[in-house]
Amino acid sequence: MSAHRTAADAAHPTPEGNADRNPDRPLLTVRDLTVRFRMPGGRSVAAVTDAAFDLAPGSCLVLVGESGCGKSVLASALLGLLPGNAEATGTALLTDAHGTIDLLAASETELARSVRGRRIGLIPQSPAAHLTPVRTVRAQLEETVRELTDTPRGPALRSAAERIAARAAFPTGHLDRHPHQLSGGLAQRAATALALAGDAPLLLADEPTTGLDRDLVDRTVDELRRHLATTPSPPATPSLPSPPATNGTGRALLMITHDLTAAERIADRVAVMYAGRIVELADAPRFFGAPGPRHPYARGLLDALPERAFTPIPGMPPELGDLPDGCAFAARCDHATARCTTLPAPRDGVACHHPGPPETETDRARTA
Ligand SMILES: Nc1ncnc2c1ncn2[C@@H]1O[C@H](COP(=O)(O)OP(=O)(O)OP(=O)(O)O)[C@@H](O)[C@H]1O
Ligand code: NI
Repeated sequence: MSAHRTAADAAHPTPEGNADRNPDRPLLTVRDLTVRFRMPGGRSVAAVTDAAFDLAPGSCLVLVGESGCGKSVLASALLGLLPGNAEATGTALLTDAHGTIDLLAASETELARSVRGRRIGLIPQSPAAHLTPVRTVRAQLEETVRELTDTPRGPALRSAAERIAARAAFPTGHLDRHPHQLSGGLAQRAATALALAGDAPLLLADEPTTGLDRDLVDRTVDELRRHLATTPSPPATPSLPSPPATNGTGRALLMITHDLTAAERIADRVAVMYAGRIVELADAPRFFGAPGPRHPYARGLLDALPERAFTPIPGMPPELGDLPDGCAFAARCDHATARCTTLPAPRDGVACHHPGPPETETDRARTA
């Protein structure tokens, strides 16, 4: 057990059951994250159930899964941005230069004042909705940089805003446009620039490449990757105290995407969500390469890709308001057996009664 671990960690072992895999203390530790929406008539929608993962400094975890499986709700829960009819339980510990905070227990005041934008940057799923319609991109970017980094108004602020725009591949020539004058792709890049402005150690990116062509997808994910490789800069004003050194290389990225090609390009680890649960958590090289995914749903996602088998998964995901008691994928799974009427517990990062073959010696030893 590493010296960095806390009582909270000990009470919540990692989903892989191997607490010491990360040499650095995770920047984000999520355990038992569950979100329920209360609906009229006493019904409840099980949007996220028992999500658990770690995010190490300097690393990128990509969350994939079909539309409606709970990816955005998971991200919103971390930011305290769930609607009023939602209830989130579990823990989500963010540990950065400012200390440790449980995002699920923090007050709205604290989240608004010191977390959103400063400790967690968000690239939202609908960027147009997050841009102020009456102000130019330059004005919004300069204001955000000024607020979050204390850079005073003037040439320094102007060039800081332009540098960030360039990092998000937003053309300087378009900075004086208003949001309605932007294409979807440009609005996406403006939102990315705004999210980079606060230099937050944790970046949440919800579909950051929607509406971009392949070249720009590559540029955007490469920039996000570069963002991870650098340490957060010290405060811009020399009179302000510097935060204590962060662990590891500082930043981390949780990215949500439908684009598995982008995921493969950027991810260190992959979390596959199905019907509100993370059904597989794997290292990206072995997930996208050999031996490949172990959960039948995750295999189906990859097989559906045009450049792979191009075979869609038959059927539809279940209603989150009416989930079966057992494995939620069983109805679509051609390997399902009688055991699948019970809920599979996650084991070695896979929640399935009959996961694909383990390949490494370690795996074989573990499952023997
Ligand atoms: N305010 C709400 N009230 C009730 N249910 C909601 C609410 N917001 C989201 N949901 C439900 O939560 C589930 C998860 O939604 P979420 O937006 O997280 O999906 P997603 O995986 O991000 O999908 P997509 O890929 O389409 O963005 C959906 O079934 C959705 O209907
Ligand atoms: Ni979403």
